[in-house]
Amino acid sequence: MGLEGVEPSSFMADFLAGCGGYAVVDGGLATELERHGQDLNDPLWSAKCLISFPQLVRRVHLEYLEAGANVIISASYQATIQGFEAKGLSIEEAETLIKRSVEIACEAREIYLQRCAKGYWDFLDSPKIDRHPVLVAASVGSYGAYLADGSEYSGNYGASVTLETLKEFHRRRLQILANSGADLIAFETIPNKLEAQAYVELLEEENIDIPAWFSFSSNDGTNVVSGDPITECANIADSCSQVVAVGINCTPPRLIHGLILSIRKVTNKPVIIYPNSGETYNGETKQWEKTRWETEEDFVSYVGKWRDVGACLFGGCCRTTPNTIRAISRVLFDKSS
Ligand code: MET
Ligand SMILES: [Zn+2]
Repeated sequence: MGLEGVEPSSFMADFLAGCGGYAVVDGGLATELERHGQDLNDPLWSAKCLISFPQLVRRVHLEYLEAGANVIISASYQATIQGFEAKGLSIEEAETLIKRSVEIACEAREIYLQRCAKGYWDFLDSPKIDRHPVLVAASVGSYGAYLADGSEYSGNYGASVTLETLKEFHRRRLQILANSGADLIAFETIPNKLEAQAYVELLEEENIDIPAWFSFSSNDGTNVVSGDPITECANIADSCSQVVAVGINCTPPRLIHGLILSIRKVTNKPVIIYPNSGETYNGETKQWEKTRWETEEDFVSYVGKWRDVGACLFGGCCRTTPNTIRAISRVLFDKSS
């Protein structure tokens, strides 16, 4: 099947060509901040570091760039005006922090590209010197991620939450992120159709002039977490001309193959996938638990198969690390593989 039938926008076509045909997305941001000692057990999650330790956020972006990422995703996933206000910050301070999340990623890119220009990475074993394009994607997490009550992974917001509720919740942050210097918006871990529809309407109503990707999460391989079929969700994304890639994130690797096939039935837009490590999150203990059936080696061994059924952008989500990204980059670009 390969890339037959895939019709990228000119933005995405230019970017993918510059990267060598496929692009590498970064890995888990929160995971890596935790590995560096941060306690993110907080309603703001990774966005907490925007207040307490912004230099570390920049360092983690840089680690992913060094590992081979062509796309880095800002720390704004759970950075919301409402969430910052609940911490006692003013609206102005909240808006500054949201913008800052993108600026930090842009700074990391600047440092990385300067080092590349100086041949700083010559000693690294990865043949990426000739594929430098780097995009900064501004992350938008779901309403459920802000609620931090588990609905991020159930997609069940209850009957009182309407399309209008979601649009009003997301509107101002989206405006800020669209004017922050980001190259595109990453709508991530979308749990249901309603939220995808809200994003489409906001992109149009607010005249957002940068592209976006829509990435859903699933725990059964056929539907997104709410139970809405992935085909219906991908259809909504397909209907929006600003959407330059559609895909799946924060989903176990073993489910990805079938999901790519389903998405490709309803859209010719490039498919992006950045699964989690396959461990499962226990909401009660707030811990990730290892599963018997998936290891990092399994993840990496899937990458070629995902490419063969037409995925174009590959990265990792929660519990993946720069090592995962390095391994993905090798699978995609090692001439020997
Ligand atoms: N980009 C976000 C992160 O890695 C996605 C989180 S999915 C729950 O922190
Ligand atoms: Zn994730």
